[in-house]
Amino acid sequence: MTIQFYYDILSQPCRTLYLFLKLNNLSFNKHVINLAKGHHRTEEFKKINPISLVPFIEENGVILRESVGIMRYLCREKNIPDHWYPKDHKSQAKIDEFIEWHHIGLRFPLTMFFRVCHLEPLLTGKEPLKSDVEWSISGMKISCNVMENFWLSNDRKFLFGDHLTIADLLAAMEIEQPRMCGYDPRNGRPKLTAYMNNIRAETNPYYDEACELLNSISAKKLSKQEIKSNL
Ligand SMILES: N[C@@H](CCC(=O)N[C@@H](CS)C(=O)NCC(=O)O)C(=O)O
Repeated sequence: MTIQFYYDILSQPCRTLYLFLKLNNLSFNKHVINLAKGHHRTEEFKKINPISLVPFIEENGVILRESVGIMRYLCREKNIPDHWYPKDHKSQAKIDEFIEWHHIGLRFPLTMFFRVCHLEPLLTGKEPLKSDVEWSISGMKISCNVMENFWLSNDRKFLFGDHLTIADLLAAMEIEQPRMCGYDPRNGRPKLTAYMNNIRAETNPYYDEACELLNSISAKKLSKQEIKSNL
């Protein structure tokens, strides 16, 4: 059965899920929801997803939200290689440990930076407060340093060894996001740089496909108005 996949490729959990579906050769129909244009707030969209968030999937009458829950579900339901989310309880517990940290430890600060410095100025036309900018930059840097100095301190290819897990996709897609507003977490962080290179090499061409729009926004150093029209 084909999965119905609702997503916006500029959203971190959507890119994560896009990569996961592609890497596992799961067939899906694309339903692109442009968040910047408010497609998720339309009555039509709310009928299928009242909480107005992406990503979500529908398959065979099962509707699921939350990227982590969706990937765990697909690992149980489909013929997915074990390394993504191993059945062994201890290996799974280590992945879960990272994922629980990632929600508040990585996603929250990096998303706050993105919102404060990029999204809200675009949507409201107002410059952010200097104190908010400083707060969001400082939170983001602390979080990136925890990746560099703690999670990646053992110099493995990926977070949990030589094989990718769902945790790596979640981490990488969050770490890419601040580039859209001029901050690349790789800079000055050699372990993080090597880690991101490893993930990209292992998952291409899908990695570059997932990041294509993000890359073009980041590279062009577009004006705010131009960025808005690209969203
Ligand atoms: N925890 C959710 C996060 C979902 C989420 O926050 N989606 C954002 C895009 S990254 C969204 O749909 N935002 C729309 C809005 O806030 O109006 C997941 O991992 O799937």
